[in-house]
Amino acid sequence: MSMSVASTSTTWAFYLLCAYPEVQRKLREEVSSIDTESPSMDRLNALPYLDAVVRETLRLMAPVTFTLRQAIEDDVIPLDAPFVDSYGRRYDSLEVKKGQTIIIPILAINKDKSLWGEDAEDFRPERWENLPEAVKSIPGTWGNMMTFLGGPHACIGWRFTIVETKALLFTLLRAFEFELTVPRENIFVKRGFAIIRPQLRGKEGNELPVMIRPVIQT
Ligand code: HEM
Repeated sequence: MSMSVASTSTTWAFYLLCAYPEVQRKLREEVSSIDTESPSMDRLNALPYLDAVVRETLRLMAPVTFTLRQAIEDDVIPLDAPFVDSYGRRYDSLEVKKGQTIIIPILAINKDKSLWGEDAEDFRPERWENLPEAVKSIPGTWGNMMTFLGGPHACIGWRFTIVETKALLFTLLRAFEFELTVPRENIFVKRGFAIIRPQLRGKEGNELPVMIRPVIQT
């Protein structure tokens, strides 16, 4: 599953780069400014816009959208702020009973407006230059987000996936331009059990039709 999750996140990166051509242009400019076709991992990781695009993609299109845990004992979870349930009852902490299933809503946390601001649903790599204070308390293992979860059972493949995605974007954007061949509205986010993939309206299966042109050096 992990490799298919990694390929899904790269697919979403291309979807977003097609949907936001100005981001694609800016990223191509950055990756084309490097004087080698095979940069080291450190050099890749030092490219600020590439880093911001990968972070923003993995925030907005976290391929694993939620996960589950089961409480092994009764507990009380402290809350940052009280909440009111649908019956109007107010809670200052959350009581958990042994055996209860807890849903961890990864994507919802990644897009929560109370944490990320009113533009939380927008693809805006520039947000990573100046993060809101509130997101710094998100207990994710990487990048102030829950995409790779947190704690002792967080994803062990996150460093690999990030540098792999960066290497793919680096190589492909230097050589090619990408454009969607269908209107963006025709592509929707299809939710499997926990993984989101692109699908075309009126069609079965997963698809992201893209026109690829070689970059013409002037
Ligand atoms: C974008 C790509 C990836 C995403 C978004 C992702 C996300 C996640 C998430 C959310 C979990 C926690 C699942 C849970 O416990 O309910 C997880 C666990 C795990 N991931 Fe990934 N993953 C990715 C790629 C990879 C890769 C490439 C590898 C291996 C090379 C990998 C190996 C693992 C392993 C072994 C676990 C289980 C860790 C444990 O239970 O202790 N992942 N991943």
